[in-house]
Amino acid sequence: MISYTDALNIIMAEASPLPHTEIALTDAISMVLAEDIISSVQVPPFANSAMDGYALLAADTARDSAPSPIKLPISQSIPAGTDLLPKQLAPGTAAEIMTGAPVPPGADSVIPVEMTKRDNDTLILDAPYESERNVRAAGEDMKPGQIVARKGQCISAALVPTLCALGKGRFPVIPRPKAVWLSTGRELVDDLSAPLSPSQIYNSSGPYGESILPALGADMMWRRTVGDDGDSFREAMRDALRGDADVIISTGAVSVGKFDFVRAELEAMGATILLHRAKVKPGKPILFAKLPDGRHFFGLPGNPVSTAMGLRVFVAPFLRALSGQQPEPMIKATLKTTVKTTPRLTSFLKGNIGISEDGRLVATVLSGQESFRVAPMVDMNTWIVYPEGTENIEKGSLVDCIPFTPLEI
Ligand SMILES: Nc1nc2c(c(=O)[nH]1)N[C@H]1C(S)=C(S)[C@@H](COP(=O)(O)OP(=O)(O)OC[C@H]3O[C@@H](n4cnc5c(N)ncnc54)[C@H](O)[C@@H]3O)O[C@H]1N2
Ligand code: MOO
Repeated sequence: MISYTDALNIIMAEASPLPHTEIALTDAISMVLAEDIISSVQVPPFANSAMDGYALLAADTARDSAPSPIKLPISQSIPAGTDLLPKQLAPGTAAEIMTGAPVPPGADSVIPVEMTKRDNDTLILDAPYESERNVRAAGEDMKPGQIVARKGQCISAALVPTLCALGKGRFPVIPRPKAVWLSTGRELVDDLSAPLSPSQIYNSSGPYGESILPALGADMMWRRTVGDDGDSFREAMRDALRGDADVIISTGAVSVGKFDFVRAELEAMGATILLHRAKVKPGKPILFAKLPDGRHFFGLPGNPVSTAMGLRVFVAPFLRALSGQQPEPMIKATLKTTVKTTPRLTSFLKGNIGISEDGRLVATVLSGQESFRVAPMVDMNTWIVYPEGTENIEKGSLVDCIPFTPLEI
């Protein structure tokens, strides 16, 4: 059996970014930039006032050149959004100006209205005022030629003000990968209000996949529960392949049981099995295949925690690469208690990261690690990674953590 790292490498070697498309900003949230965004303009586009007040030339208020109190005739009033270019400020005068309005040529400072007095059309100052105050220079925020956002960056609300300020309404983006999800298992019941017959259980992994997949960077097109027979699996596969899903994910039927048909069905349809089983716990029977048309298939093991682990540890990095993003870095946290595990394989433990009194990340391994036990997932916000070869990890050591969903940092 191959190691976790080798298994991940096999998967990542198959992942290349999906073709990009041009899309409107409002539709581009959560998609990934396919190119650097370079400013072609300056922002702000013109020098403008940061305050409601009066634009003036500070030198006109200097003590040696001005009587006390200082009186400046108000020569113009400049609102934000004015159609007219402000007139040159005549020496010895001031211009009434609003926040965001263009600063007139000849002025070098804006004094806030609350620091002034006014007598009809005369501005009265008790003291000289400094130059270069409250003027936002043209291009102070962004300059032409400046890279403002990078290829591979996920478009979040944080980018929106910048992209709007540049007047960029459309972008080349890599669309979010699309997935189809097939739950195998004759014992599964989808209707959560239906009573269970003996040996039935509710399908928990299908709804789990549907709820977490968007946070892992993909959209679920549809999902179906297909029982334990090849016929309904084949029919679901045909439906999936007729659509434009980028990846098909199944759960269950990848181990060695009598009804574990996924591998055989894939082989019968001409798929190449690239990976089946890895030295990981949970999730050991993980399967990854390339379908005849070049699309990819993940067979996640059926135990619900194994499904969750396979999705986060193997599928999520693949989806991330399909959308043109860089691999996520692992997070390190200090382990709170010594925990033993098996050195034969890499363990992914249900864990919780908290913040210590001195602000450090501390990791706790939760009790109830068996792969059928979903209740501990309620307290879980991370997978704690114990690499193959590790006998135990002592309290106080740093451990690798894979947060439950990727952190946008
Ligand atoms: N003889 C062996 N038996 C098993 C081995 C092994 O190496 N030798 N490996 C075990 C491991 S590890 C895992 S993980 C499971 C994976 O098996 P399958 O992928 O074939 O999954 P199933 O048998 O279909 O289901 C396993 C388990 O999970 C429950 N299940 C399945 N789907 C769902 C769902 N959508 N929601 C909730 N629960 C689900 C199912 O009822 C089973 O209890 O194999 C071990 N066996
Ligand atoms: O490896 Mo299985 O995925 O432990 O339950």
